[in-house]
Amino acid sequence: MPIRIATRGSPLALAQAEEVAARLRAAHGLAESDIAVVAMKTTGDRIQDRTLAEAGGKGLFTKEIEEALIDGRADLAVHSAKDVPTWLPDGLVLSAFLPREDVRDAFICRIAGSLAELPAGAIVGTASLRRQALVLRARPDLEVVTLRGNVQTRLRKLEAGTVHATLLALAGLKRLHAEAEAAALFDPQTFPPALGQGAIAVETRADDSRVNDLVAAINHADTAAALTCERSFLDVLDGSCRTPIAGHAAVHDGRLRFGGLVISHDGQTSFAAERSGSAAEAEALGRSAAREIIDSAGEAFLATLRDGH
Ligand SMILES: NCc1[nH]cc(CCC(=O)O)c1CC(=O)O
Repeated sequence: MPIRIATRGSPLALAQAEEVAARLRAAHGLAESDIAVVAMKTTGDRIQDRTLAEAGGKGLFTKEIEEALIDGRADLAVHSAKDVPTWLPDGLVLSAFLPREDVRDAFICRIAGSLAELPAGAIVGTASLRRQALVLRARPDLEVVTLRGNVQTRLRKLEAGTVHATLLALAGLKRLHAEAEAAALFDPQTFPPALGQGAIAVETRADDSRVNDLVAAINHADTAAALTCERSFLDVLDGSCRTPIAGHAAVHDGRLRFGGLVISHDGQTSFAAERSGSAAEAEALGRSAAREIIDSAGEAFLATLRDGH
């Protein structure tokens, strides 16, 4: 029986699963038919009319896929790391991360070359509370509206004139060979990405040593350390996905640098923390940055964000 990879059925998800399959084949000299990609629909794929936060949050893109893994209908799952909640079902682990793609957000627009050049009152569509808040911080004179759907759907809505501009992860555009859609790229210092953005995560059953041994060969250690830091930051801070939250860790020569941010929905109030240390301290660095933000922002302020203000 082939090794079965469970994934969502969107073109981006399929491209990511094929990348994992190709790396596994290359690492272990496997044939095409030794690995099969199994596409499935998730709750997140079915919701087209609301933000994910409104739909009830966590794990909407992963639940059905994880069930397939638990039931033994698949041997590994491939996810966009930013869609994977910090809490995993019992018995499942994130066993590998591929080398990270570019973490930056891209500005997609036919009438302006950058966010700064949009005329006052222009409509920016995005379902991400983080992107909505960061857009309003830079341009409080713009209007932000919820725009959902996979990458292709959103590009279609832009063509149709539903919105004047949208934002997408450059990583996803690149994997779809659509990076030419980007009119501009955001500076990750002033417009930080989502935790996990640009990284592909492989999830497996913790007790499946055969598959875990295979998957270990494709893990990228620096990306794994960065993701450990980012996910621990998110874990400490975010009880729900109603909080606009951003951040990015990167490892160079064994040193990890992390910057994290929590921002109000209107973009007017934000709290940031930075850490650096050895990659081995990744988890502690993320946690301590989150605690600094909790201390400076205060629980009451964070609670108002979760209530949607
Ligand atoms: N929530 C949807 C999602 N999950 C991962 C990506 C892009 C790929 C990535 O960040 O690795 C996207 C689309 C987007 O934000 O543009």
